[in-house]
Amino acid sequence: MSPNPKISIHQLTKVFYKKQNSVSALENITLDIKDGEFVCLVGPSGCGKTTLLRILAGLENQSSGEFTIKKSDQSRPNQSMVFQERGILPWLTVEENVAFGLTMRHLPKSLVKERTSHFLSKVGLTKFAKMYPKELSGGMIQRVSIARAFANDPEILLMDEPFGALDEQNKYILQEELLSIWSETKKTVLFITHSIDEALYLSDRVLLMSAQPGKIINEIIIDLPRPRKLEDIRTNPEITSKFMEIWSHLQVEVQGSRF
Ligand SMILES: Nc1ncnc2c1ncn2[C@@H]1O[C@H](COP(=O)(O)OP(=O)(O)OP(=O)(O)O)[C@@H](O)[C@H]1O
Repeated sequence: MSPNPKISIHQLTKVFYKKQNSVSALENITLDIKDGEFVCLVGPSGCGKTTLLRILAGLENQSSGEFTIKKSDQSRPNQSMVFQERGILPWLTVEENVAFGLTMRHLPKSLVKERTSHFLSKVGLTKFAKMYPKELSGGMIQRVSIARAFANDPEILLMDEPFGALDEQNKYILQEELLSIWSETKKTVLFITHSIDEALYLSDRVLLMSAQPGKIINEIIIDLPRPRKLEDIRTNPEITSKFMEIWSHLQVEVQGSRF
């Protein structure tokens, strides 16, 4: 346990009830995440990853247990969430989407403009500021979501497979851009992925979850220096052995969840 965590989760449990049935989605999740840490959650399908993020985002109530997100500034939103899709508003332009959270908080126009154009430029979308989402590719839409999340300046960022629907090349470019913005802003990030390579490339720590009901059963520290290169993930023997460790864990859990 870290002495002064940004996110602290204590014995969090979630049971969904439907008529006579109940689904135990999360069981006794206890976890600390340090300020500025990048943590990836990896686990078999249905193990409760999205449920955990939705609880932290206040979109779902836990059945028992508690969590805290340490506030550094009362005016900041607690969190911004980035999803695989359906993240942005189709009737707003790119820049209006990025500015959305700031505008809703009635921040001074000059600040909104400055922050919006800073993050648009960070994700390479300055030229597309006046376009609407329907005129953009999938990769560009995810860039808008990322720019908006960081522009909002939340206490923490929750990312639910944000690159899951992208092709490999776009995925690599966006991962690189995400790391570059993260290293500048030092946000605390909790990131769900099914890709072991992605978890190894992005995170300081990978949390491995069990099949349903989701528990955290192991953690793997990724102490590769930053800035990282994707090639490092493929060539560093220590990282290769971490890949195998995560892979064998996933195989066991996925097999277990099929019966
Ligand atoms: N609103 C809900 N009502 C009932 N059951 C739900 C609800 N949301 C999630 N569940 C169940 O809780 C379990 C965990 O779901 P969750 O979406 O959190 O898993 P996940 O690990 O994110 O899965 P995936 O990797 O496939 O996205 C699943 O069995 C799911 O069916």
